[in-house]
Amino acid sequence: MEKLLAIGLMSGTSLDGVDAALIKTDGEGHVRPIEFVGDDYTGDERAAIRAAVQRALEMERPGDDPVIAIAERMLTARHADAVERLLAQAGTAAADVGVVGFHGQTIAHRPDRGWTWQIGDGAGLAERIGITVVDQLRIADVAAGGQGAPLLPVYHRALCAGLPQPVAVLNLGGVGNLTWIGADEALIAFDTGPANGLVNQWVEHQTGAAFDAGGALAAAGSVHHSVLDTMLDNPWFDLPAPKSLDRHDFTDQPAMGLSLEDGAATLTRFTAETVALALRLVPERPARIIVAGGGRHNPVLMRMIGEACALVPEPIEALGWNGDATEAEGFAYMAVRSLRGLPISFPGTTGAPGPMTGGTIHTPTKRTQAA
Ligand SMILES: Nc1ncnc2c1ncn2[C@@H]1O[C@H](COP(=O)(O)OP(=O)(O)OP(=O)(O)O)[C@@H](O)[C@H]1O
Ligand SMILES: CC(=O)N[C@H]1[C@@H]2OC[C@@H](O2)[C@@H](O)[C@@H]1O[C@H](C)C(=O)O
Repeated sequence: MEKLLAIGLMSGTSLDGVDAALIKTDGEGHVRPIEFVGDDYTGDERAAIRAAVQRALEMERPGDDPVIAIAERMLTARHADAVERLLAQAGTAAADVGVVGFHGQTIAHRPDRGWTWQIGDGAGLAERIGITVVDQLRIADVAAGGQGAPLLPVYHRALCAGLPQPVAVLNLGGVGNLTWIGADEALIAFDTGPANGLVNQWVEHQTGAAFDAGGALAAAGSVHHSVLDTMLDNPWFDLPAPKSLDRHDFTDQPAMGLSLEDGAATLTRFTAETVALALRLVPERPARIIVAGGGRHNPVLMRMIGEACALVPEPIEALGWNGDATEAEGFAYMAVRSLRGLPISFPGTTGAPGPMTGGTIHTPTKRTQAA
């Protein structure tokens, strides 16, 4: 299959910013990362997204809302800026890029109600950057009865090609998800629970900082086992895959009353234990657990995962990939698969009734001319 230059754009559940990655891929076994940029949101931009999330969580189903429209305009512009910065940094012309995979911002995820909601104006983005955009990658899957998430397992499998199986890839974002790759490339994937989301919320509420940098607060605190046990005593963890979460399905409420440090330690340990619980749901214990996403920068979380799982988690850099870029690169890969009609979700990853492609293609009216 021909290889394309593709850009992937991700704005994740932790609302930290826009990640943009340029890769060359055939959407199958070939992946070559070229460039990556991460642009942080300002406090005002994050507040605008939070306001949109708040509205969306109160709505029965996706619909028009002025607060959400404001956030969507801002997000689309920030994604266009990120594409321009990425192309300038790579020294690549827009005309040479085959497609952009635009995840958008999840503001609410309700597969139980038959919908998931990612905002971002794909058609507007295509016009502004002059490149074909693929967005709404989760919608077809949910409409067919799938969870609509996680979508990146097929990309994780490409990154782990050649490794002894079974092997697992763990994404530690605002929400966590695990991909298990068994013999004959079998895929099982599901969300594990909140990853950094609750600790972020805890720390931000008490200190104003966006997260527990380096796990310093957690390292200075003690785990309160009664709080931890209460949080883990949740039937959701026993549910088999497929399953997925909205960022707000869990709260830090049980930790209220603990000191800042003890709360951070307890919530961090909670995240680690959810990974151990997830490993009970896969058919065979993986030989390695490869970690992508921002949580791998937190040494306390990584240590606690090692203790809870009795398996040392390895940052995805151990395989030669950049774990900060994995999601953005993954959506570039997804866009190429979408253009080619290849499946992006599977019965074992989202509960789709069969392997399914997905995504909406927006072709700009004025395609930038190739150089
Ligand atoms: N140096 C660090 N120390 C501790 N935690 C960190 C560090 N760097 C990043 N993180 C954590 O990683 C988070 C960002 O991770 P990431 O960008 O993978 O999330 P996301 O893509 O927004 O989420 P999702 O995968 O759920 O969509 C931060 O909010 C923070 O909690
Ligand atoms: C609905 C939604 O945006 N889900 C995200 C979120 O962030 C992590 C986890 O929850 C995962 O299910 C998914 O993202 C990754 C990139 C995925 O689809 O593979």
